[in-house]
Amino acid sequence: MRSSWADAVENSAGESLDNAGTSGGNERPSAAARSAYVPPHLRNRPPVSEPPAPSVGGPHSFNDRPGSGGPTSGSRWGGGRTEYGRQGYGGGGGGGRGSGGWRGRGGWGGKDREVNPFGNDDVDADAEPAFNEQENSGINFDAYEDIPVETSGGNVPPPVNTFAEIDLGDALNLNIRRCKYVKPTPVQRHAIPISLAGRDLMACAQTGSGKTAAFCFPIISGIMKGNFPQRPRGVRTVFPLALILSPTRELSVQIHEEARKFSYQTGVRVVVAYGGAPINQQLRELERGVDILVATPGRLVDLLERAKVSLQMIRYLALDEADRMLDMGFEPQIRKIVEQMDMPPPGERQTMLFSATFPKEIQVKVRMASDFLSNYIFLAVGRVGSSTDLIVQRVEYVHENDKRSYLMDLIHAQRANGVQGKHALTLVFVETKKGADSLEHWLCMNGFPATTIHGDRTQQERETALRSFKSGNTPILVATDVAARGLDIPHVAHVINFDLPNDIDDYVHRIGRTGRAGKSGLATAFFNENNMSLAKSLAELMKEANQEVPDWLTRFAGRASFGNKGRRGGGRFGGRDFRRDSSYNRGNNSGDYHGGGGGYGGSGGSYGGGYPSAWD
Ligand SMILES: Nc1ncnc2c1ncn2[C@@H]1O[C@H](COP(=O)(O)OP(=O)(O)OP(=O)(O)O)[C@@H](O)[C@H]1O
Repeated sequence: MRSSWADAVENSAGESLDNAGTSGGNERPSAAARSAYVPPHLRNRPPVSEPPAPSVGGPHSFNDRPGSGGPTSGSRWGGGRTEYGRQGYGGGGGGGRGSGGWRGRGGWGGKDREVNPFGNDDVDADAEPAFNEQENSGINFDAYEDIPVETSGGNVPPPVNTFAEIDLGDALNLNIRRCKYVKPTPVQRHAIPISLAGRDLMACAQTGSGKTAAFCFPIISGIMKGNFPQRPRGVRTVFPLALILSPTRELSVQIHEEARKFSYQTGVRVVVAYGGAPINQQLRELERGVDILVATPGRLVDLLERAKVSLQMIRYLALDEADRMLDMGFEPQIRKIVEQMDMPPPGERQTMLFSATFPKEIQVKVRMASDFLSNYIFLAVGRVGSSTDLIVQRVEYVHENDKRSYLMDLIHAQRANGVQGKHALTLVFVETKKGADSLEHWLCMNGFPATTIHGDRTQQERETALRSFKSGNTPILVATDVAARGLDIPHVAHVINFDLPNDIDDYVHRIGRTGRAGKSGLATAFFNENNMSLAKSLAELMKEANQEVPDWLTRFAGRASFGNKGRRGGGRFGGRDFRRDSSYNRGNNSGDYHGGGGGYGGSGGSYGGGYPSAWD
């Protein structure tokens, strides 16, 4: 049985930032003990010496809008809060204490000093706990144990049960312990041995289940141990060995932060490049050496065209949120990067595609897009595209004009349930940038501390907003889909789909901002006639996740199945590895797969929908 959301959040609300290192909060009662797990964003708090950025919203603003006002009487959630920001973008550059040194591959240079990303200069390797299943990582692994796992492809390496079984290298193992990861999550148990064996991989696992580490560990370990040809020196072009692409700037920043922790003192240097931030600073970071480049596609194309980066030496290519990266919005840029520059072809590089959703249309596209992958293994942890049942999903019928008052009710209810604590965060998704601004303004005018993140805000505003939300200073974030994927924000207790998306996979990613790493969460959606195209897939998804489906939604779903306008409609729940479908195997030489009937076809609608590549 699940704990009540309010109870769970109340627990987490009672925690302070300072003791968060010993308490996970927001867990299901079945978790045996309280947590020793520290969420990454708390582990990696900036050193106190870090200079505060210039105040954007003025010292007493409780959101990050200059002069956005808010009630003169102040916030309903108590006193004015001050946002702070950090100046500067990008890389894991200088300062801090010395690193293990670089062994001539172009990473940490002699004069560079590696910042301790754990924010604790006294990390004592010997004092770190050994891998030990008795340790409580704070992640409720029981929540994942009964998830079915499917692998397909030839000679699939067997999964492991512990990190100790895998030879990742001492320095990386130490960082895994510093992260308090006691044992691998299911996707890590399966994906890491596959990647370490050098195989290409298409991996699908539910939101919040640890996919970032699943692709980072093998890359870092491979670079630590690999013998790579000497990279050219003295030229202004850099030659990374690994490329990790992600669809949004904020996600690239997050992956970079994670990868820096995992690679601390391994000699492997990670740099991030993303749009909206000054390119010169990113260039300086690159020139100091780069082994793993984390990037958004647009900025990377820019760097490639300026010949600042060459992909000639790439040995590892990871696409996070791979279905998004391969959909219409990003396809031209991804094709350019992967197929039209100097990147080695499949087989000479190792390619990993990860996401929580993999519509068959995208799987097919990978094949048609001239072999991104070579002899790959398909791994599905849980049903492809399913949501985790750690999230309690509710759907309310709400007319367009009533949405604001319903939202107000929900937020009031959170207060009444004692969920107004600093760390109980609410993420509200809306469809448009204008809608986001207007709702944020309205919330602020009504005394609720809100901020917003969307594509019309400057990058600095976006980062400030996100930081303010994460810290709990502004506990309501109104967002467009730019915040839907990948972001790992501790203490998001409630995701509200004020406007539902048109695509069920977008819904899965949005609600996946809560209920992460074994913790429970709540997601509420406002549904009305405008969302008819989603009725069927939403009802199916909720049913599959053992959620209560309201009768009215079932009725809508029944009606919607005649003439469903959904993008993938009924095809979605049929597919796993598309190579099993007969339509692929007809006229195809894949010896490993034998069509099981059914065939590919499903909804017939094309996937895509013009996601703005301006995201990056
Ligand atoms: N082995 C582990 N033990 C404990 N915590 C872990 C482990 N692996 C990952 N985590 C934590 O789980 C959380 C979710 O991980 P991550 O962000 O990689 O999820 P994800 O699967 O990529 O989610 P999404 O689909 O939303 O991108 C992070 O806070 C991460 O630090």
